[in-house]
Amino acid sequence: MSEPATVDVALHLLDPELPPPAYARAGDAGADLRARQDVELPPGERALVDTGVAVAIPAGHVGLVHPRSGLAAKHGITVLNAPGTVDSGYRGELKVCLLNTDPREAYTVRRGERIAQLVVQEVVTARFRTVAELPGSERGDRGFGSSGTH
Ligand SMILES: O=c1ccn([C@H]2C[C@H](O)[C@@H](COP(=O)(O)OP(=O)(O)OP(=O)(O)O)O2)c(=O)[nH]1
Ligand SMILES: [Mg+2]
Repeated sequence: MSEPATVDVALHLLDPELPPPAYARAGDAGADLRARQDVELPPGERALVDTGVAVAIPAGHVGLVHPRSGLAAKHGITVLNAPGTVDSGYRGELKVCLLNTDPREAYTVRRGERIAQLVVQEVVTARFRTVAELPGSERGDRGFGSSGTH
């Protein structure tokens, strides 16, 4: 089996008492991000939660802030802008916009809780080029369920 691709990511710990982002298990795609503070999320409400870390994502890569499936399935907690985009030039604190989708139950995030996961991926930069007509394709302008819904 080939070795997985890796990339070095510089990490600045703004809150050194919190464990740094880490993969929970070998083979995981996302490194868990933790909440820096307690946050109460009433039903249907959102909050921007600090993580206590800043990163320098290398050029040609992006950091994607994904929800955690356990929080989603058990408590209805998701990342509102999922997946959040962390640009390679961003040097500020990583933040997670959590949304409580549960219609009845409030959820309290605790400091140190793993609230989201950061997936680092390669990206290409598009060179946008305006043209008079786009090349043809089988799909054309059909979309939004045009192939049926079952
Ligand atoms: O879940 C997220 C999403 C973004 N960011 C940070 C890193 C990213 O590089 C920056 C800007 O994000 P984005 O481009 O999604 O936001 P915007 O509303 O377009 O803001 P801007 O005008 O600053 O690009 O905010 C986070 O910390 N967490
Ligand atoms: Mg932007």
